[in-house]
Amino acid sequence: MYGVGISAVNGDTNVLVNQVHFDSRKVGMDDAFVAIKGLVTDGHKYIQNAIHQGAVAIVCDELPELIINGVTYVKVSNGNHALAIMASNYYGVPSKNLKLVGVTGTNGKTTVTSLLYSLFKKAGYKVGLISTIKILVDDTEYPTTHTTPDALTINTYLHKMTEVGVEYCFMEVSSHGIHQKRAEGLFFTGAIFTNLSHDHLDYHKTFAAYRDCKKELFDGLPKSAFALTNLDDKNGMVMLQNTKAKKRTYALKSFADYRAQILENQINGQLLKIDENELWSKLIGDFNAYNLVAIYAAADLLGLEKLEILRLISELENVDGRFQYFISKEKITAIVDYAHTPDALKNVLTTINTLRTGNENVITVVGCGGDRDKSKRPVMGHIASEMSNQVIFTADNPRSESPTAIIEEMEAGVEPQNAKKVLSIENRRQAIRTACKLAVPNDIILIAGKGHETYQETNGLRVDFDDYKEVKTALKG
Ligand SMILES: CC(=O)N[C@H]1[C@@H](OP(=O)(O)OP(=O)(O)OC[C@H]2O[C@@H](n3ccc(=O)[nH]c3=O)[C@H](O)[C@@H]2O)O[C@H](CO)[C@@H](O)[C@@H]1O[C@H](C)C(=O)N[C@@H](C)C(=O)N[C@H](CCC(=O)O)C(=O)O
Ligand SMILES: Nc1ncnc2c1ncn2[C@@H]1O[C@H](COP(=O)(O)OP(=O)(O)OP(=O)(O)O)[C@@H](O)[C@H]1O
Ligand SMILES: N[C@H](CCC[C@H](N)C(=O)O)C(=O)O
Ligand SMILES: [Mg+2]
Repeated sequence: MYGVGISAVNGDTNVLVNQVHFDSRKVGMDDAFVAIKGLVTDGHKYIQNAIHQGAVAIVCDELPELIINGVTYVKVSNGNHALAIMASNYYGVPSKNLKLVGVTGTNGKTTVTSLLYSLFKKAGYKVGLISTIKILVDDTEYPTTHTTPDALTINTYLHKMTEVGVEYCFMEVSSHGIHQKRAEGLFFTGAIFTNLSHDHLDYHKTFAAYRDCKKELFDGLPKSAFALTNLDDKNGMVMLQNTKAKKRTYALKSFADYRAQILENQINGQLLKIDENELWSKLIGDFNAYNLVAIYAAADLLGLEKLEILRLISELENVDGRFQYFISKEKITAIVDYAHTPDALKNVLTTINTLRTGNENVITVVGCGGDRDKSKRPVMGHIASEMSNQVIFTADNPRSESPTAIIEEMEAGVEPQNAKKVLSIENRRQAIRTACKLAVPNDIILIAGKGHETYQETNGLRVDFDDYKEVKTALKG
């Protein structure tokens, strides 16, 4: 219980516990149960259930009225904080035994962490990855449900990594993760900020609260760590305001410690100048130039040799579902991209529009997720219709909401002059097929929002669905 912040104890303080849990349904004999106040329910309601299943220690914000003899009750100021510290202690503080780098920001976390994983693998190291797409313990892959998993899951995998000799781990740190203290108590060697734009205001309520939440990752860094930020982002320097860590910056436009310049942009890659050296990357778009210079800077700060980093960057491939494209026999280009925020959608469409050489059409298929920030919907509707020649609004994981209602909220953002460009087809498969039927040679189809996802979630039910496979099949047909 070292470092959890105990305010009262009732019972034997020397109790030995088997495992730590925060879900009463998983508790077994001699386990500890941490009660957490959630958004839907309150873990304190399940203390009796946990004891019934064998819990011998209860960690809670408020001691229950009913105290059972032989059970140790520990009162703490915050259950989420206690869970994070206990999870780390339980596994022997694994984050101290590898170099852990956290990446935060609205967009680019999966791209930056996955590319850093690949780069360090290519450099010959054993590497770990905790990302939206998957968890990797060197070469072994595990599925994941969250961008930043709960503290127990994080520490379980960090422990597995240290057991097989992983030296570097790259981890996405989401704002939900920070707010719910999932990454607290971890020893970071460095942290990277990508950018900040509109997302998750349903959860954080204000943009300032969302920004300050991301900043906490940097506030908590030790002096020995590096804090790497995007100087071109309006909030880049805000992240570094109160950090003790070594401050470093990267940019395309501003005068930063690490600078990149785009010399040429094509569908199959871009020519960049980083630190006075030219390099060709298969990843395109300004946003990827930012991701690549961030990776270059992080690899340098972690001690790799500069020319070696540049050589390895030029070998990196697109991350699954991020600007994943193919060109059909009829010369129609289909791009699948995980753009699910207004900024990402704008960036991807800007990049696509810079690739146009003549009067080819850009046809966009896009939806917005259910049970997520509703205020993104009209904005994304506006961007898609303004920046494409034809748009099809469709469903993207409606979850518990009505897909028709979500689409109507997207339509509300369409300016009258763009209304004729818009079609709404709820069924995503039909929407993709329609886009493929509308396309003529040289046209570009963008399918945005789901990227690597292999399902469509409606009312708690996940049905297999893969944008890339769908568009490949439709264009073959
Ligand atoms: C909104 C949100 O983040 N919710 C997370 C939160 O759930 P919650 O607060 O609703 O929990 P709750 O259901 O009220 O339960 C409270 C406590 O009671 C316990 N309980 C509950 C029932 C029971 O019988 N016994 C019991 O002990 C629960 O285990 C929990 O500890 O805590 C849970 C446990 O850690 C998370 O799984 C859950 O993520 C949900 C599923 C989710 O969808 N989260 C998304 C929004 C999310 O976190 N996304 C970010 C990425 C965002 C991005 O950057 O794009 C991510 O990092 O993945
Ligand atoms: N540096 C960047 N700046 C702006 N947009 C980006 C950047 N990198 C990627 N994108 C866009 O955002 C989309 C999502 O990228 P990525 O999956 O890397 O972000 P993320 O931060 O991991 O998202 P999530 O919050 O869902 O985990 C990409 O498909 C692309 O359209
Ligand atoms: N990490 C993001 C992913 C959104 C992806 C989109 N396809 C959706 O399901 O809304 C979130 O949970 O808000
Ligand atoms: Mg991600």
